[in-house]
Amino acid sequence: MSEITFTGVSHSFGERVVLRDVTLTVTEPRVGIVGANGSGKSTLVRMINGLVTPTSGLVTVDGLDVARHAREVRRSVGFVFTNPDTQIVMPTVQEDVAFTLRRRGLSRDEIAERTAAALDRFGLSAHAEHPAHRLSGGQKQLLALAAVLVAEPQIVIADEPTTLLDARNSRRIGELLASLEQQVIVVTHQLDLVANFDRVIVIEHGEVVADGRPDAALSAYRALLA
Ligand SMILES: Nc1ncnc2c1ncn2[C@@H]1O[C@H](COP(=O)(O)OP(=O)(O)OP(=O)(O)O)[C@@H](O)[C@H]1O
Repeated sequence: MSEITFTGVSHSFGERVVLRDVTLTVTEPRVGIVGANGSGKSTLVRMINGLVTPTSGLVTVDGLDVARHAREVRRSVGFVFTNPDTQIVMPTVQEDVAFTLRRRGLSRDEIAERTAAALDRFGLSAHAEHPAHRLSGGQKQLLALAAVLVAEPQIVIADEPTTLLDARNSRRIGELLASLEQQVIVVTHQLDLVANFDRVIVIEHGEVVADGRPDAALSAYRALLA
């Protein structure tokens, strides 16, 4: 697994302080991040692949300073956005999944093979030729995951990956995330999704307020919400 570190990380958007002096070392295979709306979860995980650069402090992935080596870090960190429309870049479902691989210079045959396997894995094979933007919200979320996972990143970050999914697909994504070989970091409001993870971090007003095994951390979070 990779080692992700946050050292004295703070972040402000204008006057608004969103993260305050966060220090964490993450090495576990499955890490959940929970917290109230606006607590700073997305901002925190976006720092892992350089989508947000901290106002102060340092974020590293396997020793690389993300702020200085964002391109290199992004090759090993796959990021699945909450809103799949943000990351659909190609006209058809198949082309969208193949896009990441084409940028990596793989052969046509290999791209076709890996794309077909990814579509199959996510139940999207029947939609391969369909316009990606016409998929349902849930199908788009599955497509976003397929397009990230097809590149086999070392770390998968998913920011609320089940928001648009029905109960069946939500369970399916939960099982899939749990079964991946990769290190997985999930931001979610669906607490059962991270209940069997190795570690859960609770963020409140930009600070880590609980951090540990899911049962203890989720109890602390439920107490905060009550
Ligand atoms: N690009 C931005 N510009 C200005 N403010 C922002 C920006 N991104 C986030 N914020 C603000 O920072 C705060 C934290 O946002 P963030 O998205 O990190 O929270 P979150 O815990 O992921 O919330 P949610 O559970 O609602 O998705 C919020 O008040 C949000 O409005």
